[in-house]
Amino acid sequence: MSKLKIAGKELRAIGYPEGPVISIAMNIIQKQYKHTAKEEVMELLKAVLASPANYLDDAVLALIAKQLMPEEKESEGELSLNQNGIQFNVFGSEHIEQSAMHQMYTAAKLPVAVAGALMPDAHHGYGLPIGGVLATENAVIPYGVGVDIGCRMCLSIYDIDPKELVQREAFFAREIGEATLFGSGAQFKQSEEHEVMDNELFFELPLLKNLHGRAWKQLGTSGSGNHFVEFGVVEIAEKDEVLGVEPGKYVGLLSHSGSRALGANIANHYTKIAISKRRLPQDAKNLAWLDLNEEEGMEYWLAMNLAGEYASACHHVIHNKIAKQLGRRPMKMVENHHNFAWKEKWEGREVIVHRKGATPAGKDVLGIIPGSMTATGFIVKGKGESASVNSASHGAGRLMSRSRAMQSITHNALKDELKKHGVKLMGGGLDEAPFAYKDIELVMQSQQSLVDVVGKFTPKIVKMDGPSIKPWQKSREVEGE
Ligand SMILES: Nc1nc2c(ncn2[C@@H]2O[C@H](COP(=O)(O)O)[C@@H](O)[C@H]2O)c(=O)[nH]1
Ligand SMILES: [Mn+2]
Ligand SMILES: [Mn+2]
Repeated sequence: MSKLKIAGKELRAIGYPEGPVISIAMNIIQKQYKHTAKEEVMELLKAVLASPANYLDDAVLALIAKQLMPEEKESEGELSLNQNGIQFNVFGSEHIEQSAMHQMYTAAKLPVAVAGALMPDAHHGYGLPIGGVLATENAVIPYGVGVDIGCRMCLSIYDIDPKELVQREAFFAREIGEATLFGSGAQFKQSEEHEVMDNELFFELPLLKNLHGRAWKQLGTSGSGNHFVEFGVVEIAEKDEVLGVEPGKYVGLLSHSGSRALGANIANHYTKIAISKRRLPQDAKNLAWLDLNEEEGMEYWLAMNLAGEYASACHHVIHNKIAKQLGRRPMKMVENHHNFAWKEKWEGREVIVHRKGATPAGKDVLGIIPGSMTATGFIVKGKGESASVNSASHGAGRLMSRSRAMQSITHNALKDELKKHGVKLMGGGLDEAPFAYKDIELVMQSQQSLVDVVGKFTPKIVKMDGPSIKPWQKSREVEGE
């Protein structure tokens, strides 16, 4: 039991702190509160609340906050949130951190909110949590889509015996190595060809005009964080009519990436506009929306859709290069965005469904839910469950922050895990180790009512960027990867 004294009162934090962020926060508060500006302490507490390594009990944090923070007064012209908010369904609440839950409660109070759901892989994000689904009426929230607009999964299934992945490992590893380029600012010297670069919108919107050159050079690159390109084993136990692949074992090529600098610039540009237009209370600031009847809302909608097409083109450039090298076409491709907004019908209403780190799971819609670099992931078919607003998780979700992973996972443990699963890893760091993710099997159990499993994918040769943070660097959370 640890004790925390604030403003002369003793608060008890039972069973923790364990996480480094909390320990540091508690130390600073305990030792320095008397000499520290209240604002600084508040910033610190907010960081603690926002951290995925947040182990402090909510009640304690609320008490601390109450001691330090005067009741927030509504500033002039500020829009107020609904007091109660819409109800939303939480799938697998036992896997979900409190701060993500808080973010969803805030989103549910937006005046434009119609329906919502929290997926079992949810964790803290900017504005809407990652794994958050929010349906709105005629409004789009740029940070409800996420910074990496159109982040998606793309799987090519080849009629190749997966034994070849072992027998010709060096060949397959070389193919991935030559067809991909990782790194946050990565760009090709020689731009790839794709019709998306001729889209007229690039030349009509000043923002996009300025982004066209860089976007072209980044076409077909993968970026950083947990974006990956990997070969693995696809296993189909029973033929599914929608997937249409005969039972058997095949070679699969799975990629995960988004819209690179193009999407990030669009997201940040329109978020700033949304924030300036809707003056929301501080905790809801990043949920500022654009009205789809307003010029900026329409512009964002078009730009977001272009970023989605661009993200898809990035995957296709990679998959086409590899198909060429393999000298054959895939039997089947399955792909889906998991950071995007769609115009859909929900319970008879026309709504805008934001899925930020969530897989579309309308009736018979195919999608990919990966596990980790060693865990088997899933090809799924949506059940069209209205309680989840036709959505499912987009992965296992992070179990710990990158900084905590760097501090608590060892290189030897990662090496042993890769060996145990027969996985060859090119790049990657401890912050991306399988132990940093939740157990995908448990996550899948929490969403049996949302999707049917129609196939499995087990990674064997994995390529990703180098470590996102070095052990001696400060933490860097990568939003909406
Ligand atoms: N097959 C692999 N899956 C992985 C790997 N690293 C992470 N993951 C899973 O992907 C999702 C993607 O989450 P996002 O929020 O960044 O889009 C994540 O939750 C993991 O389950 C990997 O190397 N290979
Ligand atoms: Mn991404
Ligand atoms: Mn992603």
